[in-house]
Amino acid sequence: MPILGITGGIASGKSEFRRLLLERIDADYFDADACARELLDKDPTVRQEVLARVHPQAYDEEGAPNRPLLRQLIYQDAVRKATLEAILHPVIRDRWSAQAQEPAYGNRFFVVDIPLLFETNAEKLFDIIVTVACAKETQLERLATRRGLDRQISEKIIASQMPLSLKIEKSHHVIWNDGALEALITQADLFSRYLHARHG
Ligand SMILES: CC(C)(COP(=O)(O)OP(=O)(O)OC[C@H]1O[C@@H](n2cnc3c(N)ncnc32)[C@H](O)[C@@H]1O)[C@@H](O)C(=O)NCCC(=O)NCCS
Ligand SMILES: Nc1ncnc2c1ncn2[C@@H]1O[C@H](COP(=O)(O)OP(=O)(O)OP(=O)(O)O)[C@@H](O)[C@H]1O
Repeated sequence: MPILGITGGIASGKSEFRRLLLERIDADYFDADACARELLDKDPTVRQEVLARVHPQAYDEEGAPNRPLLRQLIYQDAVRKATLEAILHPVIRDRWSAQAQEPAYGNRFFVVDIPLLFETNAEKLFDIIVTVACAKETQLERLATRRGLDRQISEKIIASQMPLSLKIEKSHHVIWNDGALEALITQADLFSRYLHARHG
């Protein structure tokens, strides 16, 4: 069954759409953000590499990653950003590619929620690519109210990602998530019906 990638800018609603879609289709899924988080939290090799190559204070005394510091560092320094990505992205890709090949997924959809799908040149690995999109002001507003991020860092994160117009151009489908949750639910309904009709 097809491998379906869900991508989009920060706070566009990828996870919300994935959750709604998974209630409507028979699929398993992989969450690239969750995988990155798990690797940073628990993987000893990643920890060692991040401390040596990204920043010596990247972890606190209890061994927990200092995410606000890492966020500040990578979005103001492209070299550090590339270094952190070089440590994490190959492991993340290996993990979801291996999971997608497991026989249990033979006749189901495999959904990958991956914010940097295009930035990591992963499009050839997907059968269907969906971009979840919204206005930049909506991203900024969600980041401020739900994540407590100030406008300056939010702007930097958005600027570091591929422009939305390009993501839309490269996608098979676009979900516009700028309105009420009901509008997203309606789109999840429609899209799941399309998937059933097209792929059984
Ligand atoms: C720098 C970190 C610690 C900041 O953590 P924070 O809790 O603020 O963000 P979180 O991980 O929840 O990501 C939220 C969103 O930020 C955006 N984002 C994350 N990493 C990146 C990146 N390298 N480049 C551009 N945008 C990114 C994505 O839209 C993502 O959905 C974290 O984002 C991280 O480890 N990033 C590197 C790993 C990565 O590239 N992850 C993306 C998925 S593969
Ligand atoms: N249509 C909507 N109406 C109201 N709130 C929404 C809507 N869509 C998403 N949200 C909320 O906005 C926030 C961001 O959504 P979500 O976590 O799904 O985005 P994301 O693209 O996965 O984010 P990230 O890039 O940070 O991983 C969440 O708190 C979510 O509940």
